[in-house]
Amino acid sequence: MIGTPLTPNATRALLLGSGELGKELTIALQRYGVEVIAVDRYANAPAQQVAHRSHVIDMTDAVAVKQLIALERPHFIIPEIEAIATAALAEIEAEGLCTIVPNARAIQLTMNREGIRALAAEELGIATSAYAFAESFEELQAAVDGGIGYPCFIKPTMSSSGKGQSMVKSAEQLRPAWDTAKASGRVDTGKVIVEAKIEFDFEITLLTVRALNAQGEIETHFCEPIGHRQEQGDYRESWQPQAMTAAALANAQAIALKICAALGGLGLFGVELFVQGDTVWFSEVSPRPHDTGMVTMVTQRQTEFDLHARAILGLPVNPALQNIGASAVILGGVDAEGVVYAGLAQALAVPDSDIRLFGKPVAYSHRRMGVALATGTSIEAARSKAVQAAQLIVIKTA
Ligand SMILES: Nc1ncnc2c1ncn2[C@@H]1O[C@H](COP(=O)(O)OP(=O)(O)OP(=O)(O)O)[C@@H](O)[C@H]1O
Ligand SMILES: NCC(=O)N[C@@H]1O[C@H](COP(=O)([O-])[O-])[C@@H](O)[C@H]1O
Ligand SMILES: [Mg+2]
Repeated sequence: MIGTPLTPNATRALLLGSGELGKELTIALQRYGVEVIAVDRYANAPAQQVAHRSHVIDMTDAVAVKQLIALERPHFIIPEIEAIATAALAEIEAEGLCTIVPNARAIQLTMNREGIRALAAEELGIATSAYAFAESFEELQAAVDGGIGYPCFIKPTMSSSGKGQSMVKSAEQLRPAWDTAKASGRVDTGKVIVEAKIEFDFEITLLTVRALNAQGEIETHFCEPIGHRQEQGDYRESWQPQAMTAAALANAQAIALKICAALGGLGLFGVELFVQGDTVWFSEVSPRPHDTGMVTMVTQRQTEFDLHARAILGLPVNPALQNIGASAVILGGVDAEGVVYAGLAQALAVPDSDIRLFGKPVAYSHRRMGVALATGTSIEAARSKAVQAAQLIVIKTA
């Protein structure tokens, strides 16, 4: 353990996962007097650099997770990454001593693509792509030949940020996609999902907040839709607000309301949706701040991190948009430890821009190491400034 406790009476939150999203959430919680304990699979993760104290454990090891929780006795446990022993969280919740954010069932359902599909498509009847699960290459082949067809997406059931994901256009690409999904997810559950490709006009994240009102009742609030561009299953740019028809927005909000109500609890959810004309399909949902939502650090008075912190703590929320803005990610570009960043002055000279370097101790070519943010009088202007600023940051080996 590194660091010292704040006060014995402070509200304690324990983050399972301490990446860039956890770092901003840590700061937001600390501003409201919460003591934050940041946990991750490696040392000096971004949130650990700002938290009151930190631990390094294998978060997929149920025994290690339970031991740590017994030691720290947090009031809130906030899962931050899609690779956690979720069954341990259900046991801890059942003991009734702390709140899993938003609740253990929501974490279990959303951390595995099988759980959230069963809830959204099968139980709630929400439109999604056609899909199937496979435990062997033969099952995968049969699912594709039996109706999913090409092009399709093959993904590990437990992963995120595009890890282990491939788009397959023809039969000969299927075996390599199976191998990638088995080898490169955050966790190998033994299963993969195959999804038919949806031909969308654009995709959005609809940040949805379940928070208490003055009467103590749960109310659902929506941020303005966030548009984004993905490459290799990971986001590269996002912007807010994404223009869409009134009918599409109403459909998107109806889906988000339904899925978040079914998941339950208090907090912010990132509902990922595909849009074509007025038609909206559900893709997946994060029961926590979303990477594409980092744009809210320049677009909203209350960022997605503030909203999550406030909702969890039972404080008032306001999801209103303040500025048009965009974000553009800064990728590692190199595989190296102890990198240095050049070009900060040039990047910050781009008007209306800002930079967040996450401080990850190791860079990989496709690892997200930072994000450029910018506001503008139009989405085009904000995007162009954010992309320009991101490109001016150069990551070098020390
Ligand atoms: N069925 C699909 N049809 C069309 N595009 C898809 C489909 N599935 C995934 N994609 C594309 O790939 C992107 C990433 O997919 P998905 O969100 O499932 O991956 P992920 O690993 O969970 O990523 P993240 O954690 O960043 O959300 C989507 O945002 C979309 O651009
Ligand atoms: N799409 C989910 C997402 O963006 N999650 C964010 O990325 C971190 C992991 O980064 P790493 O893989 O570089 O360690 C997570 O801890 C979280 O902050
Ligand atoms: Mg996604």
